[in-house]
Amino acid sequence: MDKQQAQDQINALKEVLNQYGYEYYVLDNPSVPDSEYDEKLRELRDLEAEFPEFLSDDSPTQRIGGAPLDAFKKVQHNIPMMSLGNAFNEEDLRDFVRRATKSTDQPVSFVCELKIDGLAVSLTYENGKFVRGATRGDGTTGEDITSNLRTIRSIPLVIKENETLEVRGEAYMPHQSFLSLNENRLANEEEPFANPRNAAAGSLRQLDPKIAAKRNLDVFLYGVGEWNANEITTHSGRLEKLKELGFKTNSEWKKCSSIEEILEFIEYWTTERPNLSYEIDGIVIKVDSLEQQENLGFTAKSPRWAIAYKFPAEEAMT
Ligand SMILES: NC(=O)c1cnc(N)c2cc(Br)sc12
Repeated sequence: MDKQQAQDQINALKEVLNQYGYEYYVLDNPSVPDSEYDEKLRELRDLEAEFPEFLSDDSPTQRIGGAPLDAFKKVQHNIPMMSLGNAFNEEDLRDFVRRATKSTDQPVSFVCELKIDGLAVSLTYENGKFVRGATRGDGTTGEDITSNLRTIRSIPLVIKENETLEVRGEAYMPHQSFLSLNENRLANEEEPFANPRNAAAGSLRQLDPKIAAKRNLDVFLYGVGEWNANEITTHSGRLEKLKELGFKTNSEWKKCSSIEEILEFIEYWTTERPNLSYEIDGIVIKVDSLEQQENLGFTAKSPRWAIAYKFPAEEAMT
């Protein structure tokens, strides 16, 4: 095989393996058996070894980086990653809806989403390629955990358009991964993690990406930071665009146009919550119109256009 043929074959394998990975890890709907994925990955590894000049970091063979880091670099969030104000009961929710509604003479619609109990992360893409991932930190300064986030298979190394944008979401550990991790830790006489959130945070704080890679972490993306001009005018439109770009979003969101619909959504998920394969600790309610969000603005530490309804703390198991 000459160089041109090798380069073409490597590019074709990268494209088809990134598509297979998208179907398996983002859509949870693989179109080929694992054996076909593994065989093509082996073929790509061999070709990249024979022609290292064509090896690039957006290759599916490059998910688990090299040597462990000495420390995490600091990252500045140009747009702060805010925390949410909390609502604990129906009255708090009615107050939130009242405040949002009286801020405009236009009708206000809301988006309700599941509040994932994980670790907030920011992912930056330049011309469609994943270039940096960071923790929220204190909202302004986070830690560069790119090498660990690259090991999360549902985070695309290349998205479907060559957009330059920052997306935000929650990295989390699914229940099943949490149970097996703690089983292994107990078997090795190590301290088990108290809950999936601590396990996810502990995994992403590992300096060696080989350890993070073994923790079966996942991610849901639900927001954006810096995104050059685009025509989207609602939060629900953003969720749909993120999905189109190839990001893993949580499909359980719902547009609500009244407090009654919000309360109904909360009631439904209060019952359904135990059937989810991941931990949620509440419901996030946001004003859908981006223009209305802008008019509402922020308090010192959280947006006025969003609130987190927190589920009552579960009774300690006696
Ligand atoms: N869908 C969402 O907006 C969402 C889901 N899960 C979370 N833990 C958080 C946290 C913030 Br801040 S927003 C958000």
